[in-house]
Amino acid sequence: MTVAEQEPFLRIHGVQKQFASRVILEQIDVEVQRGEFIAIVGRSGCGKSTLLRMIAGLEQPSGGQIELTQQAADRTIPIPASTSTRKSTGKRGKMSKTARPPHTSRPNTRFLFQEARLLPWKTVLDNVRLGIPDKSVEHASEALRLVGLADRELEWPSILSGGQRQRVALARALASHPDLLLLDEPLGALDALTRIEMQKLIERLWIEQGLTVVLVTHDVSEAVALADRVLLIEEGHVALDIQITLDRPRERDSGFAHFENLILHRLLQPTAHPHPLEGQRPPNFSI
Ligand SMILES: Nc1ncnc2c1ncn2[C@@H]1O[C@H](COP(=O)(O)OP(=O)(O)OP(=O)(O)O)[C@@H](O)[C@H]1O
Repeated sequence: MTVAEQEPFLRIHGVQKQFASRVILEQIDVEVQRGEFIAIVGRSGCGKSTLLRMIAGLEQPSGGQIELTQQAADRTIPIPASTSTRKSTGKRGKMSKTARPPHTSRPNTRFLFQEARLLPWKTVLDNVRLGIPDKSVEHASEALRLVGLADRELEWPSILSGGQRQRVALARALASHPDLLLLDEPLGALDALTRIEMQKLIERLWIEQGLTVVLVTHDVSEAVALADRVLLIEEGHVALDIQITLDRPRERDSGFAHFENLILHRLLQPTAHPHPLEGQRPPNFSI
């Protein structure tokens, strides 16, 4: 079955959201394929987190529908065409199949926030075990190994750095083998270098674990570094939906700058004057 024939994994159709009489999102229509990495950008207060919370089911839309494919992911499915330019490590779907929970009626969805939200009275390992239905020590250890913290299992969250705490939160999310990972500015509080390291980690895990990811970020450069598609929300609508057709891992070259400028131009001048390069191919364009 080709990607074009596949049912979207996530369908957001005519979604509207208002708080009291204030309309935040007027009409959002987006389809996401299984395995895609989507980034959502937009001005502060445009409704990015609200949309993510609605996808997670933490908030109800005032109108429209959000549908997730009923059957949980089969990890053996091929990578969608939109991600085929990524340089895969060949280790996709690495966590053991026997470790996966049985198929459930709703895809397993995990949410990561800007703060790691760890329990300070539990060890790193026990925090990760909280994310697993059967609290398996083995699976928690495996998840910690994936994020590079195998040697910190018995430590307390308070002695970890901010980046390490986010790694633990990521391990806790991954330990239950999610189909869909929702990231709400998870790197927003980190310094620039740690942020880039975490971006690389998230990209690697996305490839290896066959995840579908929706990331909300203020950082256009982060969106271009990570996403297959960047959605820009403006005045309650998706004003831009751009396919980032750059090879992975992404170099911060002229092609990268092309996409960054395209998105920044629109963010800074929201009244829809198209960027002079909009629709043109970036210098190192590839399919
Ligand atoms: N529970 C709520 N009750 C009332 N208003 C809310 C509620 N949640 C969000 N809002 C409002 O909805 C708007 C969008 O909020 P949201 O957090 O989704 O924006 P955002 O784009 O994620 O912003 P930022 O980038 O600053 O995090 C804001 O004006 C916010 O005050």
